[in-house]
Amino acid sequence: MSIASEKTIILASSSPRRQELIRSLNRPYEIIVSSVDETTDPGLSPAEIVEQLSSRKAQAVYERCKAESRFETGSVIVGSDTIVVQGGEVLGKPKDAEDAFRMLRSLQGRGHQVYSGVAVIDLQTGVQHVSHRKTNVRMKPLADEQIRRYIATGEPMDKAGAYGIQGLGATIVEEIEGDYFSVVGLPMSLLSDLLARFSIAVF
Ligand SMILES: Cc1cn([C@H]2C[C@H](O)[C@@H](COP(=O)(O)OP(=O)(O)OP(=O)(O)O)O2)c(=O)[nH]c1=O
Repeated sequence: MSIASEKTIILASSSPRRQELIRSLNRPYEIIVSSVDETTDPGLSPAEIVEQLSSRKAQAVYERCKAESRFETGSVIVGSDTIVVQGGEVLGKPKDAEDAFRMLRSLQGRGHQVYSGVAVIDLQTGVQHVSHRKTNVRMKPLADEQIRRYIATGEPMDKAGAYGIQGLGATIVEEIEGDYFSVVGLPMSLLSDLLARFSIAVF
């Protein structure tokens, strides 16, 4: 149930990492998940992909709230999307263990970019602000056997690029330039900037 008058943040995400990060803001929030088609037009840049998908996720929940006649003043919906980009190839979540192996093999021993988008929609007016962050990450060189052992932990399977920097993946990341939380899946400093545009101060 909503705690409407307190400017609820409605997180449009099933991601446990995003849910945990929203919780860390210590303000009223709720989770509403809507499934959306995550295919995008070929030819879009990585920044356009994550902004479009973040917006699509937030928009789907916005439509659902409207259908339920929810228009609480000041409440906002937050959608986010994360992809990994390696040499022009976009890596989403691996389809299976072999896909995870292929991804980690291409990521090991070199640098890649992580793009995370954030879209914030005002529940009452439908006004939306969307943006993204790009973070550079360098992964250690890994032997095939190490990659297989990492995949066997199960950690890579629900994560873009088949690793989680916040988990055991921390041990295979050598260097990061940019927002750590953007790699985890929700760029918190960007989110606070977008919330500020809706007059929501996080502290
Ligand atoms: C690179 C990286 C990604 N990820 C995760 C964040 C996202 O949950 C996931 C990327 O997939 P997304 O499609 O962005 O998100 P999702 O399907 O998990 O959740 P939802 O669409 O409902 O919001 O990868 C990590 O947890 N750690 C990492 O280091």
